[in-house]
Amino acid sequence: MIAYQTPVAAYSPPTAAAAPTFLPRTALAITAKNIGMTFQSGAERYQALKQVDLELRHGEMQLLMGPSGSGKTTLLSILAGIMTPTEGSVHLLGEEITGLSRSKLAQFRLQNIGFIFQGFNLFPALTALENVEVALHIKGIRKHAATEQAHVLLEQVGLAEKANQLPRDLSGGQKQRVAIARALGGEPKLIMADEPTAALDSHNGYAVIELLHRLAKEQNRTVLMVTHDPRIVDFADRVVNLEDGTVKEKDF
Ligand SMILES: Nc1ncnc2c1ncn2[C@@H]1O[C@H](COP(=O)(O)OP(=O)(O)OP(=O)(O)O)[C@@H](O)[C@H]1O
Repeated sequence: MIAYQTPVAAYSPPTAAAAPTFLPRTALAITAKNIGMTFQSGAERYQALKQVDLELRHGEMQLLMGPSGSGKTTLLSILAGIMTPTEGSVHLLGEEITGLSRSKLAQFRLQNIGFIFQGFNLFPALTALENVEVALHIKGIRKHAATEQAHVLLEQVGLAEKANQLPRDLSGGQKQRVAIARALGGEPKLIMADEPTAALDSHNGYAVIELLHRLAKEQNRTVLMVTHDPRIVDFADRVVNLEDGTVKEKDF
């Protein structure tokens, strides 16, 4: 049950063409209301985000786009509970995460969010299978169960036959698919990705986008992604464009 009270209809209109949304609260996987983020370093203050509102339904794929420095990664970090905003509230899966203690947040992230990064972040000395297994171990899944699940996850991303390869023997797209398999360990409902296709050529980038889209639509996972990649727009349910820390337009 999402507790925040401000009606969705209070949003400023996104674009002339876009219809206002009146989503039932129970359908929302992510809600961010009036997010502000001011960084302070000594006497210097920098407002990276101002009055950002955003919401995603379960099974939606949403993009955060905008020029460099517009606040995309900061917003993703706040929505993932990695960074605490200086203003506003974030609800994930019906729970308000702003205000949770550090350890509760870490636990929430571990149980509910799969992360995917531009640079894959695989352990170079571990095979594809072992890379996925390690993530499962961290989530409390051990030994034989972890090995079995890692095989299933690699199969899901189309890499069953690469289970025993080291990252150096995989293409960029295959590495990213291992990273996606790893992110899916423990069945998180939310997937958050920071420029997952930036390091990939067009063929591999397309395969990764298609996979993430399939995970949203077939497995009802909610995918939020920072990207500069225009190829992804056609796959997305919504695009939020940030400019100077504010939402410039939303496509529905
Ligand atoms: N820890 C920090 N301290 C001070 N300023 C920061 C900090 N983190 C981010 N910023 C500033 O906030 C603004 C937004 O940064 P952010 O990384 O969110 O942008 P971005 O849209 O993701 O950019 P890019 O597309 O280049 O990755 C930038 O001006 C950045 O310099």
